[in-house]
Amino acid sequence: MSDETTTTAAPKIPAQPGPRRSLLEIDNVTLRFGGVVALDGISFEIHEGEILGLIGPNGAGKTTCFNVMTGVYKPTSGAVRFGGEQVTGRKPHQISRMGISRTFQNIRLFPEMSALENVIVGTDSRHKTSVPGALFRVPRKRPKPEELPEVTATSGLARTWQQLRRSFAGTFGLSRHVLEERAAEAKAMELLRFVGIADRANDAARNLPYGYQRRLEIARALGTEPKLICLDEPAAGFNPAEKEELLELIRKIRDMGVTVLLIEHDMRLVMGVTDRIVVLEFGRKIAEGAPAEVSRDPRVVAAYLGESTDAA
Ligand SMILES: Nc1ncnc2c1ncn2[C@@H]1O[C@H](COP(=O)(O)OP(=O)(O)OP(=O)(O)O)[C@@H](O)[C@H]1O
Repeated sequence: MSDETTTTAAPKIPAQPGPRRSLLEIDNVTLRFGGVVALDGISFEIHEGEILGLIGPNGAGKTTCFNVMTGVYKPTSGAVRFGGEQVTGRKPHQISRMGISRTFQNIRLFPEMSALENVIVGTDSRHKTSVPGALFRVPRKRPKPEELPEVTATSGLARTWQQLRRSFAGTFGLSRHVLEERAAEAKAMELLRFVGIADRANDAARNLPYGYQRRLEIARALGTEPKLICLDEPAAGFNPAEKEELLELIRKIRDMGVTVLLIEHDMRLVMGVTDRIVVLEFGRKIAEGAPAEVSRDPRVVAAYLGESTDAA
């Protein structure tokens, strides 16, 4: 990795050690799609500050679980609570504001927008300026020196124009909307640095290498300042070196105080990074515990070898 792509240190306060509180509770959740029971009475908790793995064979119900937690699907029965509050019945954007964000198994970026803009879109939901406020650019506030428009042109009309803009802003102030835009841009840039792709900030998302697009999805999900981030197969299509870097990034995300729920098929990665693991099979939870414990569980071994669990 080049210097520019090296990920930066966690921008927030490290997670505090101490007793683990429940952040999210999936309480006896069942979800039927017609005759298909995608989730069948699932219950588990995600503790604040942990990295929890959600694993299971294809079709086990992992992504459906994410979809229930993020409001894409309403469970047929059961409840999801986040920080003690009901999630069930809320819309995805409301759940995002509560502090849950996610990435997708199939990358979902705005392909024509730059990497930076893709992250800014995520941070936008936090803007406080009203639409009229943004249109008329009021109220105005005197900016700090670092918030003033930069003079980057070295000569000519462009430089004169930039100098005028800077001195106008210094005299009359900047609208709250502009200040928010600048703050969002700075924050987005910091997140791109954090995930290690700041060197391609201005490239259209569709032109980024695959691994960069996956990291960009993570940066965008972090832009909403989540308490919980759900990563749906973030290492899909990665080579071993990229997987190793991703592992490091996931730990850094946890270290900055964000709880992580990870769906991943690569067992080495899951075992290497998670604190606990929940295993699903055919929509049911078949095991839960520390990685070493789960990997020895005969039902888990059977599920992964494709044998009948009854025979285990
Ligand atoms: N919208 C839907 N309509 C009907 N059935 C669905 C729908 N979404 C999921 N399912 C079914 O629910 C079950 C669980 O699917 P899900 O995608 O959650 O599994 P998964 O564990 O994430 O699998 P994979 O590892 O292959 O992504 C599967 O049988 C799937 O076909």
